[in-house]
Amino acid sequence: MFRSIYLTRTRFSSFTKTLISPFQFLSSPYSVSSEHQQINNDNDGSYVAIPLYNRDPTDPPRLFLVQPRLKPPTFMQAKLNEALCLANSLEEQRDGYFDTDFFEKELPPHVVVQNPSRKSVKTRADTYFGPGTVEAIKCHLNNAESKGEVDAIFVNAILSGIQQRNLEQAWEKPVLDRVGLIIEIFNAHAHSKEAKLQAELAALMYKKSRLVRVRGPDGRSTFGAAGEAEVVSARGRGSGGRGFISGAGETELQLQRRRIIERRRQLLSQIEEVRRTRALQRAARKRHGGVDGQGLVTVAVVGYTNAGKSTLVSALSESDLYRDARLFATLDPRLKSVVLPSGRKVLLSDTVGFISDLPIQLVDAFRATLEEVVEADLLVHVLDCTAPNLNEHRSTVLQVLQQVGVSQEKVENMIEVWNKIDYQEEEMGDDEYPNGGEISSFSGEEDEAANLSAEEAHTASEVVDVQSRNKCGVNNAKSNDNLSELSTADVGETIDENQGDSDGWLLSEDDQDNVYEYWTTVGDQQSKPTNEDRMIEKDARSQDQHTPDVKISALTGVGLQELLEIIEDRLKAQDNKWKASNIVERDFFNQKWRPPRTDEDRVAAEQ
Ligand SMILES: Nc1nc2c(ncn2[C@@H]2O[C@H](COP(=O)(O)OP(=O)(O)OP(=O)(O)O)[C@@H](O)[C@H]2O)c(=O)[nH]1
Ligand SMILES: [Mg+2]
Repeated sequence: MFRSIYLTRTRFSSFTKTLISPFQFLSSPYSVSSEHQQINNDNDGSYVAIPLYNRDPTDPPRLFLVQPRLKPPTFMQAKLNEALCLANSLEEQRDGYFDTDFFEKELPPHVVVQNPSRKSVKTRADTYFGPGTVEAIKCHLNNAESKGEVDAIFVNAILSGIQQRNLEQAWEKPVLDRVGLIIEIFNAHAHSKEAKLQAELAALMYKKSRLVRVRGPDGRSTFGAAGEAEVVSARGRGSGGRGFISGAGETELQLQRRRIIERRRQLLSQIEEVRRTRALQRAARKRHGGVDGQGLVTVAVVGYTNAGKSTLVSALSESDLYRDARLFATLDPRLKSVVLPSGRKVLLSDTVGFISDLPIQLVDAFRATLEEVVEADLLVHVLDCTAPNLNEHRSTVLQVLQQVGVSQEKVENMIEVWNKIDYQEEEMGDDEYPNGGEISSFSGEEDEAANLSAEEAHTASEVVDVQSRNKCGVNNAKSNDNLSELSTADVGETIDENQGDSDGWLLSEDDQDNVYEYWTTVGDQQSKPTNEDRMIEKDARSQDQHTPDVKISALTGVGLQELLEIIEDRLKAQDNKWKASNIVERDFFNQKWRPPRTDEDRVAAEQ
């Protein structure tokens, strides 16, 4: 059924070799506080640390996912699926491959909670979620932990440094937000030197924004949750500063900031080198690559992560690029030559996939790689047509293209390809999934609540309130206070969401048909839709109205010939346009300059 679509993919074999970045301390966005206790000073002044979670490639970290609620349900499911995929994608590559089959991995435990970034509720500056939600999550976390170790918590939202640190303190586990996890994945999947450099730069930029000072247990202002001493080096002492400053030394915060800035400078100069080499290679290709002195044209394949770019490039070029259902399987651009129907040879470039909610700094870190896209002669945009939030994927890709500086003309000329049309839901048995396609449930209460109607939700919320108290064994006064503060709405939201959204990977086909009805009935009963909700709904409705240039299956080969013909036509049209503009320019510029004739010259010529 439909619920199976988004995560069922063909899988590939796996191999091994450990990749350990010499700057793992800097490349891991996990909180600095715990890490900095593990830092060792290396000979060359760089820092090597034992990362927080187990970096054994055969034993990836176990994450607990916290998903803030979104509307409508299809969008929510798509985001939840993506988050589960992200959580399961964090795994070290060995020899450029992964050890385990993605679909053999168990789904991470997770909980859907009230979304504080929605207009009706306020995001808290200190903990992002309200105190009730924080406490409720802790209960679920304890429950999940009792069934197996949890290494860290992944909140599928963007948190500030302070929020992250406070949540770490509340939950007593490292917390990763969406950007942090994506960077972890970049680091784990980076294979080439170029990818490693860029992934590390992304981590540094993220980390710089996470350097926060917190109030220690004794009320002192300290750096890090464990209350480390603030002044850690004598640098700055007597270095020309005046009065108090001259003797203040360097605080941990300043020290970390300085290290990050120094390392960033080093990385930028190395990346600049990569950019220069790439630019030279591109120029050489343009000059000599083609036949009859014609430059070799590059066609860049772009798209949301997991859309099937590598599978498509492999199929068209009859090569074997690495493809995988893990998100960000490709971080290095790869060029493969393809022969078009007319016999003309072009280069196809496979590159890193995009994802929503990625800050511009992270896109910036991958600028060297993305230059292949900016400099390409033509773009092919691959979309996974089974993604329920296809429109969001499209707009994310367009936004990133704009951010990296692709011209409007190129975007307008881009070929839109809908991939994975082979997908036949009937062919996909639930037994291909862990838990038979059901989202793993770690709490009986949710299951009970899931069977309740919307009207019963209020009562159910109280049931869970009591049960979560019992289960968590919360008996100190402070926690009890928190739980009473925990508004019924907070817990109720958790239940409602489980009721509506958590019973499968995606809604069934019938649910899909009824989604708009659901939206205007159940949704209205729960809360009035905001403008944002209406826009998402409109977006979902207009999804079917958008027509691609071609529908294909990179896996079975359907539509590939048609795609090659479209590429050929677009390139021809571009060539003609270029020639036309060139002729006009040449006529204008090639006219030889002659001195204007004087009257005497004319008379002499006539005689
Ligand atoms: N059913 C089906 N699956 C496909 C098709 N194309 C790709 N896939 C699967 O989709 C998953 C992702 O494919 P990739 O080619 O790695 O996707 P990508 O866009 O390169 O992903 P990243 O490199 O991670 O951004 C793989 O498991 C593929 O087997 C298709 O046409 N049909
Ligand atoms: Mg790829």
